[in-house]
Amino acid sequence: MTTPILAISSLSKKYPGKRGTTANKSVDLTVQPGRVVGLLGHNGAGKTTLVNQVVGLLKPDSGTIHLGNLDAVAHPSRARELVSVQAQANVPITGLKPRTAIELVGRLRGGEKTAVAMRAQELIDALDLNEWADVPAEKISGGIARLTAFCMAAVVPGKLVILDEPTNDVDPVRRRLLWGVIRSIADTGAGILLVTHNVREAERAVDDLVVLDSGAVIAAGTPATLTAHMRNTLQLDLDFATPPALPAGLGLTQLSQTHGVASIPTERAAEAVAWAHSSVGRGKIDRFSLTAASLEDLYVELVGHTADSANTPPATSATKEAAR
Ligand SMILES: Nc1ncnc2c1ncn2[C@@H]1O[C@H](COP(=O)(O)OP(=O)(O)OP(=O)(O)O)[C@@H](O)[C@H]1O
Repeated sequence: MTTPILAISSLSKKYPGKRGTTANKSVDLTVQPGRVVGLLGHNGAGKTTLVNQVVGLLKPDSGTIHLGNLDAVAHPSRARELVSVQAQANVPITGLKPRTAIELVGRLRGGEKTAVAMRAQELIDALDLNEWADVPAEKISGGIARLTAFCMAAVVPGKLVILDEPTNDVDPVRRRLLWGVIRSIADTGAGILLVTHNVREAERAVDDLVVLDSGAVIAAGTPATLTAHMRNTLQLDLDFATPPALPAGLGLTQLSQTHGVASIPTERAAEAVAWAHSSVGRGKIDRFSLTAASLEDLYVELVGHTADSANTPPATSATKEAAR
């Protein structure tokens, strides 16, 4: 059996203090070579805490972290050599140009000068950044700064590459290019841990998913296995001024003041469409769409179930309200 690039077992971490949060609760997570693993969870779910323990910035209370055969908890500085990280906040590169910043990190990570320059150019080409590569950092947009930060993590990638919301602020065309580059890094045998709360994006980009909620893993598997039980379910999306009453037996999960979803068994699809169509006509809802159930629906289902937990996010509170 292949040794995982990252193997986390029973990892727990509580922040100190009287009311300190238990940010990770007995978390298990594995990243195999060549796989893109999505770590999904709402704000405060415990994702950053987990990443900080992998790179030795925080010490776990209990549990183990192995990078290949290395005990990352016992050897944090060696662990950092094996991992490259694109953090949630961009490292400031004021005074530099994107290319210089990318090459600088490549050299700091031990890359040879010519090889680093070639790899930097490869990334710049792949992400369509030539126009911005030699412009002072003060003049680049948020999206270009985000892509530059990605290139800094990818120029001499570790065996594990951790990307925290890499597509934030990036335009849709370059997002696609970015997913291509991420996949090509995995294809060289590296493992990718993609931290995100963008469920739709995760569904398209990852091989495996781990869903964290209030510090604990509430689901893990491939997007296909996680959504397999929803094959006979459709998703009714609704926009409204006031939450409508659905036909008997159907429940609305309210995602915002004016938007909600309902799971519809396939055999009730025609009835649901007729109801929605007539509701638009009567001004009860503004708009509707009926689509196949997705990972996003599963996520709402999972997180909705834990609405009573201590770290209840705003969307979950709304979910609970709507379910009443
Ligand atoms: N330094 C800290 N001291 C005390 N509590 C903290 C600290 N950092 C995080 N927390 C708490 O731990 C929990 C998990 O936070 P964490 O930052 O790991 O979540 P996250 O999933 O990364 O969230 P986000 O998506 O917003 O970055 C939250 O309840 C947070 O308030």
